[in-house]
Amino acid sequence: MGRGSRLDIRFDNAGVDYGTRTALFPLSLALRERRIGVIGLNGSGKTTFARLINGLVKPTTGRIVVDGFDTVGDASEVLGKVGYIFQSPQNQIILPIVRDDIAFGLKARGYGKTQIEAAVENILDRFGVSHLGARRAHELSGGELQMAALCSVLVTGPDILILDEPTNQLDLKNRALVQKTIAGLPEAVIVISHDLPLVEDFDRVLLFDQGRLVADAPAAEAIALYKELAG
Ligand SMILES: Nc1ncnc2c1ncn2[C@@H]1O[C@H](COP(=O)(O)OP(=O)(O)OP(=O)(O)O)[C@@H](O)[C@H]1O
Repeated sequence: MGRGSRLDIRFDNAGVDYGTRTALFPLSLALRERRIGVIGLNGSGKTTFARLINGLVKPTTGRIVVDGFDTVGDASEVLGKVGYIFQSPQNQIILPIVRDDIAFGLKARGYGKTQIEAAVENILDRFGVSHLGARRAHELSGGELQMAALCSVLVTGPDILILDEPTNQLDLKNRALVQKTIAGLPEAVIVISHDLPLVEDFDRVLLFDQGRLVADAPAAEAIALYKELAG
């Protein structure tokens, strides 16, 4: 699987409570589009929704199935299929040097040295960031860090990539770079964002409000509803 494959994610009456607080009211839907946006006000449940997909958050009711694998019962299969880039990518870079960090996930999967070296150089080259390979991750700019995180996550060949606010705190130039990079990805992509232009040409956009999915529509329609809701 990996590059260019299609996603098949099903929410079956899946919801999340934290004690007495409902972060996500139960919802059922199937996601098959290649570009899906997730929008809504702060605290509306977007990250909770996205983390259900890679099993990082477990549903308190219902289930989520990714390509036939249950996110709870088949957690390791799901983790292999769903790549996730967190809101602050510096927190997911584990090793100090970019090239080593990219290699880390492959080492953990038991690949040999030569294979790993080739895969790391390939992915750096794929995103035009070979010059970042020898850099220290903590010295990178926000945009460079997003690119390094993309390499570390995509090198393992997930079918689906989830990006949580990938343009947060980026300047216009890096924002454009990240947008262009996302547009060029053969992988299926789910993007959570407050940056509405980033998702405006997506196939489908989900709008959350106070833990409820309130719109599931083509981008223009969902964005218009969001503006109404926020205004
Ligand atoms: N681990 C947790 N424990 C308790 N409450 C939580 C936890 N994680 C999230 N919540 C609550 O669930 C609700 C939804 O949070 P979530 O992070 O999904 O929202 P969001 O739409 O991604 O917000 P933002 O745009 O601010 O990132 C919020 O009220 C939040 O406080």
